[in-house]
Amino acid sequence: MYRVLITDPLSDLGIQKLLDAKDVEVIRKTDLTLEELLLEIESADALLVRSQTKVTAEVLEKARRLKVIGRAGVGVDNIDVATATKKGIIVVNAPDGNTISTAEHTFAMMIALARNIPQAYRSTIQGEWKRKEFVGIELKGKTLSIIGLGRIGSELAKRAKAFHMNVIAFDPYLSEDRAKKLGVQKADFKEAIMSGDFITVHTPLTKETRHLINREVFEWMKPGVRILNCARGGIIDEDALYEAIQSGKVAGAALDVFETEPPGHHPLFSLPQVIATPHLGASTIEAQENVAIDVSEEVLHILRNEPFKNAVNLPSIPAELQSKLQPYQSLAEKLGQFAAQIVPGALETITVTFAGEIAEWDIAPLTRMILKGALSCHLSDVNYVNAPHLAKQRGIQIIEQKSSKNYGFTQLIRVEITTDQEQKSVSGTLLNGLGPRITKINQYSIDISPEGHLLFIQHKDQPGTIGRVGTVLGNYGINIATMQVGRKEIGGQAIMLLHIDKGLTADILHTLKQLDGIDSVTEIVL
Ligand SMILES: NC(=O)C1=CN([C@@H]2O[C@H](COP(=O)(O)OP(=O)(O)OC[C@H]3O[C@@H](n4cnc5c(N)ncnc54)[C@H](O)[C@@H]3O)[C@@H](O)[C@H]2O)C=CC1
Ligand SMILES: O=C(O)CCC(=O)C(=O)O
Repeated sequence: MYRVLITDPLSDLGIQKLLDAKDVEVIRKTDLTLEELLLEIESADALLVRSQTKVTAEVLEKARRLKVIGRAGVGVDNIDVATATKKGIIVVNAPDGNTISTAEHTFAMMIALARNIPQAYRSTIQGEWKRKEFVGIELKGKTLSIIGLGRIGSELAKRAKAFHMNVIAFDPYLSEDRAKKLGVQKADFKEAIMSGDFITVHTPLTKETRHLINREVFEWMKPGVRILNCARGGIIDEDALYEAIQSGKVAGAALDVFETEPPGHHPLFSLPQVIATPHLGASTIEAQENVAIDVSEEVLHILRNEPFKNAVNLPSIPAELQSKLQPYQSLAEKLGQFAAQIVPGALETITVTFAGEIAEWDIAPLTRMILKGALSCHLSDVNYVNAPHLAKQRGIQIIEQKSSKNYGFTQLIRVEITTDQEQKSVSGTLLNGLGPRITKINQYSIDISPEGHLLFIQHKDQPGTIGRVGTVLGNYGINIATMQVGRKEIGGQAIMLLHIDKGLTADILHTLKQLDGIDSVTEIVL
């Protein structure tokens, strides 16, 4: 039974799939103190949050079983993703479900800002009738500068176009083609800042975007500019904004997000030009249902080891590529496991080579599987998420290469491991109807399925060796299921690879190693 802990308010309808799942126990506890959260997280397999719960390194340290953190929304800045990655915990978000709501909220804020609606409302219900004081401006013909033309920025652009605004955008990843399709003028950052009657930010909060809108940038702006932030507090330097409003440079600001949330009695609130909402961008019935459904489904997939798509700490793989790579994943992991077990010593370099049709694809996910397989023979708690991090931490070099050489198979994966003691390689392929096969160990051709208990023996090619090995195993009651031998030349070095029905004791291994002509004996478990 998977224990799914939900610590922020999520839509009931949205989490229905989790509630209905027979293999899931849902624990809903909101407004937890840190101590309570530290206690609850210990036994959770999954954690579902919005933005209130702070999933810090301290919280993650306590998590013993946690496989996945689901963020019902976009921004994951309340989650220590780096620590989660190190611990092999997948972080998933729901990037699409609240796009429209947030774009609509930003648009509502822009109109409210243009027409002084919150200020006029407050005055009117106090019995005043100040029609002259609240004269606004039209959106038509004004320039809207969008900083960050992703999902929300793009939806906002469409709405602004419908209101006959000129839309100009800065986004380092915006292509000319996409800008054209959206009817948006692509600009550099300074140009976008200098042109806007309204400037709105829709980037994530990162090292690069922290205080992106700062004192110097306010200097570049048109006098009377109006500023919006419905993305993340911190993208705009709040002190600089305060000064720019006071100096008259900025005519108004609409803020949904703040550097510290809740912001309490923020100095900006003393300025009549500032309107604010309490991080409401995604707060609609529709968005909350959407994100809760999306994240619940993702969490269920991950808990059940099924394919998922929105991991923040894993490269995203297009569905088409995923289905092509899927049959190779097990082969890749087994080759990594196999190679790591036949080479003694500390891992230094893992070189993976892909040949044939497979070499035309993005094979990074397979390299990750090979790494996971290889490292899991040496380290505990290795998974697909943390394998590259663990390799880097230990100074293991990963070389990934594609080869056009013909190895005699439609496709081939070769894993070569170098340790501080020696180097060995293992190659494998997928054979129609037979699944994963190991086709070569070092220079020896072989054909065996990588599964179960295997015995890898390096020996001299001389009469009687196979018989002696069989006799020892027989004496100890070990059944041999299949056997493969390989040699380069008569009387030279040779290898033996046996499928055996159960594992060997140290005693049996010792006896085998003492046999005449045997160089090494390694038990491999796949
Ligand atoms: N107020 C609220 O309730 C909500 C806020 N958000 C926030 O809105 C923001 C945008 O969300 P989405 O559009 O879904 O994200 P997205 O990932 O689709 O778009 C972000 C865009 O910012 C661009 N970008 C990154 N660094 C940049 C830089 N230095 N300068 C200019 N552009 C840059 C990226 O290329 C990308 O196109 C995020 O911060 C998210 O957390 C999202 C949903 C609700
Ligand atoms: O959960 C929320 O309402 C906040 C949404 C948000 O800020 C996001 O998705 O990034």
